[in-house]
Amino acid sequence: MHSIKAAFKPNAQSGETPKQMDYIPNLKLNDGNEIPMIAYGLGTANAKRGSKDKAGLDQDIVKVTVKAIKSGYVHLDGAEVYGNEAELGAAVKDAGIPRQSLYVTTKLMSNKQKSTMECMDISLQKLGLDYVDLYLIHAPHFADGDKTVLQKQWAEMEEVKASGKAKSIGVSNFLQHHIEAILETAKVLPAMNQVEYHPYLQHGNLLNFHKEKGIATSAYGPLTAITRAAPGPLDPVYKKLATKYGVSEAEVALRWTLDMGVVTITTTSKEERLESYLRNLSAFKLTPKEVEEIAEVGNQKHYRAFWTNKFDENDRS
Ligand SMILES: NC(=O)C1=CN([C@@H]2O[C@H](COP(=O)(O)OP(=O)(O)OC[C@H]3O[C@@H](n4cnc5c(N)ncnc54)[C@H](O)[C@@H]3O)[C@@H](O)[C@H]2O)C=CC1
Ligand SMILES: O=CCc1c[nH]c2ccccc12
Repeated sequence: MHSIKAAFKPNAQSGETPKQMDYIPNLKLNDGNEIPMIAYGLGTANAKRGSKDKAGLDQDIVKVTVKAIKSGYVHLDGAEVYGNEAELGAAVKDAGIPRQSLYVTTKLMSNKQKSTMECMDISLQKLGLDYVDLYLIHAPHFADGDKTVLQKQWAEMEEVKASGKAKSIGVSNFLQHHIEAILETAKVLPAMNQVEYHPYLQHGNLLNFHKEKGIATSAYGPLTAITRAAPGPLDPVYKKLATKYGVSEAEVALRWTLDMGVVTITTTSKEERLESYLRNLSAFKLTPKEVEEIAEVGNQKHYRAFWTNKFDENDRS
């Protein structure tokens, strides 16, 4: 299996190139495929903004994504609903990195008018690719609590995997009961559940459940405690650890999700942050005690940034 690792540019100040991703190894999924632990997201800061060129592309998104790829982000997290799969595909081409060295995720917004295979084909056409590495059901809410609808949707995902158009398949925003519903009839285990995950939203037993079933977790919104939910009880802890390791508080937050064994999806349009994240995240690791401290202090506050109208406000799972 081709191993995908982030490639580093030399540090602009020191000229040193980190030797390897010692602290950010790839994660092996339950289907045998490997996934890079850090992803660059095209879904929040980069969702379609509007100004398009003659070819219908938002060149700002293409450029920032090319920058991310050239900085070493090989895992790109997109979705049909972000409206920028064409920009993601253009960036993959413009970056000039071999396709097999990149890891591309996209997500299905379930659609009663089209089959999942048709949705996959449309996404692939927009991306200009003949396969994605990971295809996720974006959210379970379309099923309106009907488990047979979820099961049928999962069976269609299995067909996409069997076709080779998606190397791995998984889900996003699923709670334990949604996963249990599809496992009743699944032939293929979901490889991944992508959820909002940060110290203020640790989802009770969900990650242990994933572990028991062999399902990997990925985190979106990993900076939420610093960006959207500040001020909060973690502020002094992040500050202390940022000083100890000589990194930013955001890097402590990203290191925490990585140290929890969770694939971490972040985004920024600032080139210096993009590079600093990869450089610094590969150069330090939190101690188990520090990981625990962040988890414990984080549990003092509950905050959900995304899909707030779809989840019960008091539900921490
Ligand atoms: N499956 C799903 O339902 C969802 C998936 N996602 C995916 O996850 C990706 C990342 O999600 P986010 O919540 O945006 O990630 P995040 O928690 O890493 O936040 C990124 C935001 O924080 C800002 N930021 C970055 N570094 C910062 C710093 N050092 N200080 C202050 N602000 C900083 C950025 O400008 C950006 O707007 C999305 O682009 C998308 O691909 C996001 C939301 C939902
Ligand atoms: O996936 C993240 C949240 C989300 C759901 N729909 C959209 C549309 C555009 C950007 C982000 C999102």
